[in-house]
Amino acid sequence: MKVLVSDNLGEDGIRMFQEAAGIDVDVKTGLEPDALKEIIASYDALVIRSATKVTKDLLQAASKLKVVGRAGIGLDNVDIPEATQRGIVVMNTPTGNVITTAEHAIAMMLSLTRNIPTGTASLRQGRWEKKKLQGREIFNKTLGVIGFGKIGAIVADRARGLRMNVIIHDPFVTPEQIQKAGFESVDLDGLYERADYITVHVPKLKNTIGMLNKAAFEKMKPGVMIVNCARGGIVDESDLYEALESGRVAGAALDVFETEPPGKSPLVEHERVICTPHLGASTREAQTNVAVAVARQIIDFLTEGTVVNAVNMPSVTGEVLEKIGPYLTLADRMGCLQAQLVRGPIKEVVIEFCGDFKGIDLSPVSTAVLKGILTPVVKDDVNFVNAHVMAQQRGITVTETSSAESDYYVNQITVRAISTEMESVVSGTIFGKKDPRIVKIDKFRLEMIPEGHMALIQNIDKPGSIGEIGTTLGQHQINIGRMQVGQEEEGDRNIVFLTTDTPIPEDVVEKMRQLSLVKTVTPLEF
Ligand SMILES: NC(=O)c1ccc[n+]([C@@H]2O[C@H](COP(=O)([O-])OP(=O)(O)OC[C@H]3O[C@@H](n4cnc5c(N)ncnc54)[C@H](O)[C@@H]3O)[C@@H](O)[C@H]2O)c1
Ligand SMILES: O=C(O)[C@H](O)COP(=O)(O)O
Repeated sequence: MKVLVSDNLGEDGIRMFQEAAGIDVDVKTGLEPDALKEIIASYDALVIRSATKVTKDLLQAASKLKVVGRAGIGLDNVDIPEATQRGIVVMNTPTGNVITTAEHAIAMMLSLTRNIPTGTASLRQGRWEKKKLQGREIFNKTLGVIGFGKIGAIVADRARGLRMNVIIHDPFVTPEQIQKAGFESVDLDGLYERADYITVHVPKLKNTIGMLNKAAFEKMKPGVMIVNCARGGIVDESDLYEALESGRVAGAALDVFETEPPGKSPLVEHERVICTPHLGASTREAQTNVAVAVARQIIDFLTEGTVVNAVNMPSVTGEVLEKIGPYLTLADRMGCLQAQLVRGPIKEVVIEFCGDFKGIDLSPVSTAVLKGILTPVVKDDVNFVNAHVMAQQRGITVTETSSAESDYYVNQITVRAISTEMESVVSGTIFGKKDPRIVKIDKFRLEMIPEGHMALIQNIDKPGSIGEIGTTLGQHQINIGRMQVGQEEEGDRNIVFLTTDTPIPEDVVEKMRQLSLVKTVTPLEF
């Protein structure tokens, strides 16, 4: 078995590969995409961090590749659907660097508030600027933490130790859980209004890109300081620059950038900005943790077939996987749909298996539902191994039922998701041998293919209603690839599912919401 390490990996991990029986390891870092493509066909495993781009093009050339292992968390650089399509397992190491990253956020906040990098640069230039570089204490100041996951929770805890008042915003963690951890749960506007320092610890998702933008800065306390050690783009860089210039934001500490490396940018050059080159996870300890974890996972996979921390496969044999594969995809998509339909934190999930599931192990299918529900919230952190634990940590109770009867199809899976605000019911089945279909949403029957960029529209069932939707999209050059109409079992409403070639921009969604026969529009991504 041949392993290629294409990004910098801690020595302990490399040594584990070298010492593993039956495994040959090559370390070739910094390769250009074409050079990597030329050699990839001879490798069974690829070990990466964030530099190597595992694109469709690369995967097409990787004829022997069985596994991609990420020493760290983020998988933005891996085409996961393409890897899944090719049966390549994608693994990460979700916990090895969280303490280190949280410590970096605290270090950045302290360095910023006490002008440490500016002081160093000024001294090096022979200046002694005590007055200009006067800082601010953090004692008794309010820290707003956005995202109370693994890293956000550690940051909150460390800041409490520094005697800060910590307030938390995370709409997917119940206020009770935040209170149980000893913190105050607040809404986003409340956090903006009160925080002297704001640190973001959310994944980069459709709805977190540009989360800290012009509108958000305007709601913040004048003189607030911003820390981003999560992902570039969560803080809008040009809006941040303007907010620094206007004085609304007093300083910013950035470890991550919209484009990495960011090159010469006015933001990086700004005198009240301090920066590090994505060093959040770069400590000896964290790099040892993730290198050892990824090496162990890959060696076990190559030698014993054990799958740990895979984001795209459960831990089952190839034979079982062949049978349950279509149901895993269906369950994952149903969970993902529920996560996008339900308002408020989900507290309860009920999974009902109805009809004939002979020969199918249903427990990975339930796991796939939970993974689907959590993916839009925590992205690469959830996998087939930790989905149940993560759901439990978030206070989500999971119940499974099964019955031999199914009302419409040979077999059908129904997922009920109950939040603090609503209940949503989605049913699905497999058409033919492997095609997932959503066949019911609440009271609407339909046959919808859950893939790509979609929009769910509720409208009044009258002539012209579908026409006005098509016209609005056409006016904005958005092509409808597929359209499905579902009818309410009783009542005068339709639901329409559109699959579009490109995502529908927010302003077009808003225009559709204003149409006379349209009730609601929910953009969906699969
Ligand atoms: N700088 C680095 O080197 C580095 C290292 C590791 C992780 N990271 C990044 O740090 C971030 C956090 O990582 P983690 O391991 O704590 O992730 P996590 O999945 O454990 O936690 C993320 C939290 O964000 C919450 N969330 C999702 N959407 C939200 C929203 N709209 N508003 C508020 N909260 C929301 C989720 O509920 C979850 O609790 C990720 O972006 C990760 O990629 C950066
Ligand atoms: O996602 C991660 O684990 C961090 O962002 C670290 O990325 P790196 O391994 O490229 O430093």
